[in-house]
Amino acid sequence: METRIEKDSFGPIAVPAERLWGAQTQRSLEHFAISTERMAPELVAALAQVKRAAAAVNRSLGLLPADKADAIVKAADEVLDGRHPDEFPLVVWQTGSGTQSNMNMNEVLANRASELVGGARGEGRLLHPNDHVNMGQSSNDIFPTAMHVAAAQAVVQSLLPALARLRGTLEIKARDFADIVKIGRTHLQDATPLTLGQEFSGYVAQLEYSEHAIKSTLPGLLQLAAGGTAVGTGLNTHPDFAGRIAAEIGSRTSISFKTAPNKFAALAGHDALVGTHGALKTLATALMKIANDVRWMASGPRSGLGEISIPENEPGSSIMPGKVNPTQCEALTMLCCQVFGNDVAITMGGASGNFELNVFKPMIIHNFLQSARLLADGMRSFNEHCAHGIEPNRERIGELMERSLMLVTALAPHIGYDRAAQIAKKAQHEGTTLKQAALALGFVTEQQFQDWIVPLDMTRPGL
Ligand SMILES: O=C(O)C[C@H](O)C(=O)O
Repeated sequence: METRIEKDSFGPIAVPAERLWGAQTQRSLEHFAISTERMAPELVAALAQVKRAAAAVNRSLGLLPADKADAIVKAADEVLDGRHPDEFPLVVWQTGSGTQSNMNMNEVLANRASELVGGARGEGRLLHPNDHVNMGQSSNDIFPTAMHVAAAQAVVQSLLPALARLRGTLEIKARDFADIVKIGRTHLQDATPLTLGQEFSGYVAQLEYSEHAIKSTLPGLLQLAAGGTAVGTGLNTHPDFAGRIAAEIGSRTSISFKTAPNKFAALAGHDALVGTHGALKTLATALMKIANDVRWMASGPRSGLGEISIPENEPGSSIMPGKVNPTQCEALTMLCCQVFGNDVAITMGGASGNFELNVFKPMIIHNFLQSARLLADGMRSFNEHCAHGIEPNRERIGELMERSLMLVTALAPHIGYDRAAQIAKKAQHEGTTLKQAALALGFVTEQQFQDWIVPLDMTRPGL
């Protein structure tokens, strides 16, 4: 492999000639050959966006010559356009500040910007990774800035729209199923009736709650650390840099980012990411419940509950011919478990800052973005391939409802709890209907039974 020599404060090191990265990226590759998890593409893109904004702001402040700033902006645009996907090879499990990924971006942009203004890549380059690309910045404020930008974009542009679409589908189902009376279940045992529409309205409300919870955490996510530099004081940066870079990133992303009012907290804690992820975890708990209900209600087709049908998308079994499984529910519940695990990791990372810096940054953002991606894709897949196609099996629902002993609850206000319980137990032990047991015990007349046990009336408040 052809190489060139790049240098940093540790001295020379050979780098593949075809690569734009420099000495510090190369050292990271050699010292952190740990597992397969690479810095997320969303984070790399956010970092390029932040570097682009920094160059533009430093130019506007008269700190960076226009030709150099413009070259950095162009190089960053190339990264944002996906033209250098192989230049960001570093793994998550590196320095906890993300310094090596920050330097990876600085090195790539310096080399590429140099080429764009007619210079070389490598030691003869016309732009310096630290002096020009990293001007007025530290990994300690820039990496968390990129974390917030990537996280906010993932939540606002991908996750919330997917959530709204799934909620919309379930809302339509709730309306369509409004007149279907079915048996309720508590403790996995028969309970009093409700409508299938009421059951689905519960799912809609759970999703609404999560949506509200996620949105309520967004103000924290929109605060950026940039301008704090090494420990939050803003040493080596222009006093206007912080406000201007937040505005610049905001105008480029159409998300109203603001400079964090307290840079010490922005570097040393990641409470906003912990908070938003907590809301993502809440969403995962709701999705898990919904997906579990759907697969239970769809269980069968002959020996299960069979109250609803879900789309049959693919063969379920390699050995059992004709078997079809609730695979979308399985994918969704699995990814919810991953989100729960990510929440524990993010909580531990967020709680572990020391003095002026939190050094769990790459792990926190890796897990956060994975959760956001899993939930957005998972909801889209579940919506398109399962929720949309849910159909009620009215006959089966009616049959299970008629057989239910808990319809007896409607008699309790008329004949008392103890007599109603006697009817239910007699019917269960003797294998008869409720009506037969009630008449045999002489607690009600046939007419009273008919008047008082009306399943539809039992789906709303009333005596
Ligand atoms: O990389 C930096 O800018 C700072 C580094 O994370 C440090 O605090 O040692």
